[in-house]
Amino acid sequence: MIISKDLFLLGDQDYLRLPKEEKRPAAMVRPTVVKSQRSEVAGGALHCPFLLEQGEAHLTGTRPLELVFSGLSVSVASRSILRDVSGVVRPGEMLAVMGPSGCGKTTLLNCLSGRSELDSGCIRLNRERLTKRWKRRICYVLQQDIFFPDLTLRQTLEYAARLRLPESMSRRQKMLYVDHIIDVMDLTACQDTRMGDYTKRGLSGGEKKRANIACELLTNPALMLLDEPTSGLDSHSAYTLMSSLKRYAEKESKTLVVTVHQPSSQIFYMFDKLLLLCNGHTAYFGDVNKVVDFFNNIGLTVTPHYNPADFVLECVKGSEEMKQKIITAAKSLPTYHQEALNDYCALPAQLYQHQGCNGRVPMVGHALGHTANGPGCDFSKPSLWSSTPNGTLNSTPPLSLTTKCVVSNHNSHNLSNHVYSTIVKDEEGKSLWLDSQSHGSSSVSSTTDDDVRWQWPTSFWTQFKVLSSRNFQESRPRMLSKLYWLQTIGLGLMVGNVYFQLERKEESLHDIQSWMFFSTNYWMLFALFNALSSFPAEREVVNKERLSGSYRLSAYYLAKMAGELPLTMTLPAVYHIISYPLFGFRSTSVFLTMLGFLLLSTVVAQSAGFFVGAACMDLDVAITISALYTLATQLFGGYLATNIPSWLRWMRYLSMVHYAYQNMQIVEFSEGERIQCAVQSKFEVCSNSTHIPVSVILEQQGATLPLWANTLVLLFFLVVFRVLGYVVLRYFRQPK
Ligand SMILES: Nc1ncnc2c1ncn2[C@@H]1O[C@H](COP(=O)(O)OP(=O)(O)OP(=O)(O)O)[C@@H](O)[C@H]1O
Repeated sequence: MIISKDLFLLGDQDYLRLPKEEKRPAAMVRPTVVKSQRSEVAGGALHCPFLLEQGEAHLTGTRPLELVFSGLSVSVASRSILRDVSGVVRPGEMLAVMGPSGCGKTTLLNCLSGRSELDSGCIRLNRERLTKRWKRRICYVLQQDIFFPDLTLRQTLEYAARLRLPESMSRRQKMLYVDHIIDVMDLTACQDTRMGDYTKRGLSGGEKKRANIACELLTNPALMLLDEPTSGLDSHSAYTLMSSLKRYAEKESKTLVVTVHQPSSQIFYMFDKLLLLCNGHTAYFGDVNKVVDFFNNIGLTVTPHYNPADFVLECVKGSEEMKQKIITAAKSLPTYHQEALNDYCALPAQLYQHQGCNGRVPMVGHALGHTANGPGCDFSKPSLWSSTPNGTLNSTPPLSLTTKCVVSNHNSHNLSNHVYSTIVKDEEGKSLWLDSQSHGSSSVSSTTDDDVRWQWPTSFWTQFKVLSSRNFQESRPRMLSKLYWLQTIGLGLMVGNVYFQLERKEESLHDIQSWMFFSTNYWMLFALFNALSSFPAEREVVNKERLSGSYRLSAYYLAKMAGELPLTMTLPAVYHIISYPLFGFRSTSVFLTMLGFLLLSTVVAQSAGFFVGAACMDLDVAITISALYTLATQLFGGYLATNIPSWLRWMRYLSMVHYAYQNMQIVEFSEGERIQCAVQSKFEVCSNSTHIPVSVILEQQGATLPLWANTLVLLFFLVVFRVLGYVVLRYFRQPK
């Protein structure tokens, strides 16, 4: 089996270093490649590049994207951050966004990714409005590298691939793809290193940065927004990374917007366009090669051999007078066609109808580079934007959209019948994917604005399985740390010895109850407080993944419950196994039933922790609320306070500890030897009996419900808290 050099998103370019054969395990051999027959039109027709039938719209995954933004204005807390910023980036182009710190670069990327609200202005992607489904298909590499710290780089990428690559790819194919991305991003040496964070050392800053980009490259997006991808990299790494991105953009017709702080002149001239920001205003937009001329024209001359990037940054950091001069000059730039941009934004979202494409969805096959327009499509009519040699915008068709054509089988909607692209096949002849098709998070319709037709990359069941496994792997070091093991074993031994082999008599009753109350209460508190930090700790990662449309929240939520369940139960089970026999082993059935109820109470308390943790953004607030609630539940649990004033007695019905503790007593006292009365007994029943019935012991603590009813109430708590946790995440903690 052979992996084609065309197989992966980075294509057959010189920057692609295929994984060496010898490095691969025997199973990972290369699938053979079947080049699409460009002229294969049997039963079909030669179409214009952009012709796809309605039912084929899902193939538009990574059709090249022309990004247009016009008059973007944003303010935060009545402070203007962006003021009337406009620009155009076409497929194959890389736009640099530069400016002094705080000038609004990240804010602009947030707007372009749909994560920030606009005060005014418009953003169009191939003339369509930036809707929710677009947002999920834009790849946004954040400035911060947000990962699960305990997963290794390879695990991180593998989980991302299993979640974000389409179901039609087998797991083996996805793993091959991960191999390749690791190789291309030069991450092989550190693939088994954990990601790490500020508390645990892991990948270096530069490696993390590349890992961040690698995660996003997995989905082969058409539009990439990268926020300072070179920060923290040495000059050589920065150059290598940027040249890879540049070639990726060019060869794959990707649209890239990159914010950079102080690029070297080599990197600076890799960009096609520059958007220079100054206090949120446009200080320059246009061809990067023309920026020095622009400054020359307003009397600001760059010294020979001076890095032009440094020069322009210094200019926009100059005096207020100089800034005003630059901003005013930028408004009269030939590239700054505000009116035309406004026209563009005012156009309806129907695609290319004016060009004679009958409203069909545009599609570009990068691999062919066909120049012929197919029948039924007339591209002689002008589009609004294209490049002129001097980098200005004018009214000719965008080059990239006119020079590429798709040959597709008109008679079929079957994906494999489209020959617009290289099709990679493995040795069994099954298609891996079309290399110009997005592997990304969605396959969606194109022309409509409704998000209803959004489809997830993988099924609910796949998401659940992958997320459960990831959650288990990621939570295990946290939930089963060495410290916790030590604590549990130590506590089990200590408690077992304190309450060692208690006799079944009235004098020991208080101690027997103490053991039960302590054991139940301790593990409930442990689970609740551990769960508090569970959502806040992974909120950033999950928000990032939710925004990119990787999976359903419901799949994540259920997987979290399932993935953490064995971990939640392990330590209480170990404690019980150690302490119960020391305390006094009655019978195997009592031992197991008590263990079952101990675990149930622990999981119920964990649900409360999940809910409070999800509801409170601030961990301090969550801890305070939980402390108050758990102290109250202990007080009303039936052990600490037995003479509760009648007007407060109802509170015990809200106490989870109450039901859990009562169940433990029912199980413990119902089997085996009964509790013997003391000589001077405080129980009335002992005046004519030698033993105390279980019901009397329970009544003394205000317990009236039978075992099944207590269990039902505990299950009720479990369901209510878990549903409330989901509702909070779904409706009140939506990522923005
Ligand atoms: N949520 C917010 N509330 C208040 N001010 C904000 C908020 N977000 C951004 N700002 C302000 O907006 C300005 C632009 O921020 P932004 O992060 O876009 O700058 P930047 O150009 O990316 O800076 P840097 O290069 O330092 O990352 C800053 O002055 C910042 O303080």
